[in-house]
Amino acid sequence: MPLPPLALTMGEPAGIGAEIAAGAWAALRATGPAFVLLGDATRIAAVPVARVTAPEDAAAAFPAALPVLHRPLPAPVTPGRPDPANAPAVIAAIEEAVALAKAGRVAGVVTNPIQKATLYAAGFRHPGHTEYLGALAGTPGRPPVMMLACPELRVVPVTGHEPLARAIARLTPALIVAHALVTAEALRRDFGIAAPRLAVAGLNPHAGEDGTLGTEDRDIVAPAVAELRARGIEARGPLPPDTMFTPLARPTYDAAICLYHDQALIPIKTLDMAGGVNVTLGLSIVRTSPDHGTALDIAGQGRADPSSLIAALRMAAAIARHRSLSS
Ligand SMILES: NC(=O)C1=CN([C@@H]2O[C@H](COP(=O)(O)OP(=O)(O)OC[C@H]3O[C@@H](n4cnc5c(N)ncnc54)[C@H](O)[C@@H]3O)[C@@H](O)[C@H]2O)C=CC1
Ligand SMILES: NCC(=O)COP(=O)(O)O
Repeated sequence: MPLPPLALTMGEPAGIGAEIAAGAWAALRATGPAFVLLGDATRIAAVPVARVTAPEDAAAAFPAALPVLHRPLPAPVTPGRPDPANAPAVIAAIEEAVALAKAGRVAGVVTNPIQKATLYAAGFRHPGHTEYLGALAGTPGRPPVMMLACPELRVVPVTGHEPLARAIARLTPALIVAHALVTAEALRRDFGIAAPRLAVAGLNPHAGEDGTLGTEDRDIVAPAVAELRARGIEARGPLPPDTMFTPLARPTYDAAICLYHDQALIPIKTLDMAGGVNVTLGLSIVRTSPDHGTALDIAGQGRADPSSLIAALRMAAAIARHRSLSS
């Protein structure tokens, strides 16, 4: 059975979402995967648009035009200048895409980047997509887990969009174990890795140097690794964070469990910003996104690179195919 199309959300209208959607369509129109954009059709320039009324019409339209479920914006858009008046439409597109995925009418959700501060200003109460999607389509008892993946590396931050001091204060063995278990299960289910190998990062320089450079590695990370091993997961750590991402170290694990946002995202974005994909693990639906943000500084200039969005669309289709074959 062919998969239904993917749903691509509009993201921040003042960012590069519409440009990279057009670029992704141009790159994928002949090969797929097909996708339908939930957004304002008038924002798409330079490529033909097919306004469709249902995702079921997207596959037939896709080779000739970018299919759009037209969702007009309430306020005019100035590239590079987000307007909180458009925030409800941005959020509604995410909700609609999730509803379509839950109903099996799209194979998965791919999100264009949102301007988080603009949504917060409009009353959005979630740190980002990851937590919001956890609320909309999560699995009871399991956290939604952010993973960034490129061909050479997968990283999972255990804490996310919060001040670093608070993130460190929140670290517990249970939090690390919960994220690692969701990761291991997703690597098996969605990526076909039968026995995932996890590398758990330390927090302090040299992973604490036997407790002389900080006690968190000994008191928080090591017990988490021990529990994972007791549960049959091939986990190692705490590993010194400065050497675990080297070319020699990367092939020794399938995912790096990292303790905070930048510990995870700096290595992967440095390695492969264009090929990196953000995927949410632990959801009932498939969700990916480009690894980058709204790029307000170049919005509307025709300079945005669609590569990461293309990789996100391909990865979402691959995961959906994997799930459909194993169900
Ligand atoms: N999944 C999501 O919704 C994400 C949203 N964001 C949000 O994006 C906003 C801006 O974040 P920043 O830290 O400035 O990161 P950013 O990724 O938007 O921009 C960083 C730099 O990379 C460049 N860049 C990013 N994507 C590019 C592309 N496709 N082609 C060419 N150049 C590109 C930008 O022009 C900028 O110079 C924030 O509100 C942040 O919360 C950030 C990451 C993911
Ligand atoms: N820095 C990664 C990022 O912002 C992704 O967040 P999310 O909106 O996908 O939760």
